[in-house]
Amino acid sequence: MSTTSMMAVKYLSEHPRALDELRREHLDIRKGKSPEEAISYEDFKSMAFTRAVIFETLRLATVVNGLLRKTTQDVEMNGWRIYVYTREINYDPFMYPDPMTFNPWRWLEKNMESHPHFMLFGGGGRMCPGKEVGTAEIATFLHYFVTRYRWEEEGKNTILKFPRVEAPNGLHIRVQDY
Ligand code: HEM
Repeated sequence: MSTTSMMAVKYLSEHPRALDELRREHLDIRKGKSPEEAISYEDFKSMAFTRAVIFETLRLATVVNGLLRKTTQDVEMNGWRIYVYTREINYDPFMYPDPMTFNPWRWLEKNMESHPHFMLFGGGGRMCPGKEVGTAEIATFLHYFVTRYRWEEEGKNTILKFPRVEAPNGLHIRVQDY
């Protein structure tokens, strides 16, 4: 959750158009509320673009390196035993054209969330039961962050993608009132 929130902040600062659209979604939600009024579950459900930003962040910078599954039978091709590394599915150009580009709009075009290749939260009977609560927590963080603050990255931040996503020295940002 913390890594995904951090990476969303990172991607948003690198993609101002996405940040503008996300901020607009949250400022629209605030329009109907008094300054200290909390957001509701209904508000969360209305955050289509925010959901897209979170999934796109998870796709490019997932902390889930693989899913532990055992096949009922070994599969061999040309003498090779096949191991499916689920993280790589996130970069499959068939599923995600121009896969290395941060493009949250791709999630709005068709319902990829119900596609069998969508494995950001696993799949089947053992799929992550925290999917919605986790998404809601990140969306809530983004709501208050983008409606109250603007920020810029400070210095050169190192982000490692492999073997797992992390910022060894943290993501340093300078925050100001919006
Ligand atoms: C960005 C947030 C999260 C991501 C990307 C994530 C991802 C995953 C993945 C990939 C699995 C393995 C599923 C499988 O084997 O098919 C999993 C399992 C699980 N997750 Fe999450 N998760 C997140 C947040 C949460 C939260 C917030 C909770 C609890 C409040 C949670 C609770 C669990 C539990 C209990 C399992 C084990 C399910 C089982 O084996 O039946 N997760 N998660």
